Amino acid sequence: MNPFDLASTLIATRRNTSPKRLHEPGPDAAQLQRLLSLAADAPDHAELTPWRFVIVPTAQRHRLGEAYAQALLARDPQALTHQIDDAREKALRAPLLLLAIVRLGPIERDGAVREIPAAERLVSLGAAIQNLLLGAHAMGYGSGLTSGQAMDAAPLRRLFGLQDDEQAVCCINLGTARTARPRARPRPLPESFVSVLGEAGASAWAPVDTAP
Ligand SMILES: Cc1cc2nc3c(=O)[nH]c(=O)nc-3n(C[C@H](O)[C@H](O)[C@H](O)COP(=O)(O)O)c2cc1C
Repeated sequence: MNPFDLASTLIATRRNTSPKRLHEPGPDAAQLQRLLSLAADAPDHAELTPWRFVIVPTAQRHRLGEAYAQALLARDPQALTHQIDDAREKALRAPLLLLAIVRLGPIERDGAVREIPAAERLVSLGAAIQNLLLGAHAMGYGSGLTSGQAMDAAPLRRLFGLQDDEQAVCCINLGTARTARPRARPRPLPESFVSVLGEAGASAWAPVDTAP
């Protein structure tokens, strides 16, 4: 297969898999290192590495579960026991789990503080995550991203020692998807998200500037 067809197949066949459907085995230590190297291949304006990943080993998952439970109780003190149990259980599902964190504050490089905008840093993290997901998919693993209000909650921030300028973005869950793959979701057509400057025919939500 030529490189474009190979890349297209890999990209088009990746699917988000719920952590409930991710079973053992997950990537081993050597495979994880290779996946993290792919994350490092992401574009990164000014080469700041404005993101990091924290692996949450099985023996530490109960601490993440507790942070989820505490975050739920902080925003809903009336939460029912089964809801709290569900929140805890979310941390226990996938064989491999990493938290993705972006750094939004000033970063010093070569004696100068680099003020790369937050949006660009998030683009870099998104690219790093996608590289990792595609690598895991190529290795035959399923993957799913999870986030939610707990990402920004004090118990989770404390657990991961987040600095004031850091934000937890999502968890990356990896494992073996044993049950049927989810159906392909319809993808947006390029004309729904692309327009040409100076031409009429705006995309669905961005009016085109047709001024000469
Ligand atoms: C930053 C981020 C956070 C996400 N968090 C969740 C989540 O909490 N729960 C969930 O079901 N899916 C989550 N997703 C996955 C999306 O639901 C999924 O990518 C989307 O449904 C499209 O499916 P696909 O990835 O198979 O194309 C997240 C995706 C991103 C990019």
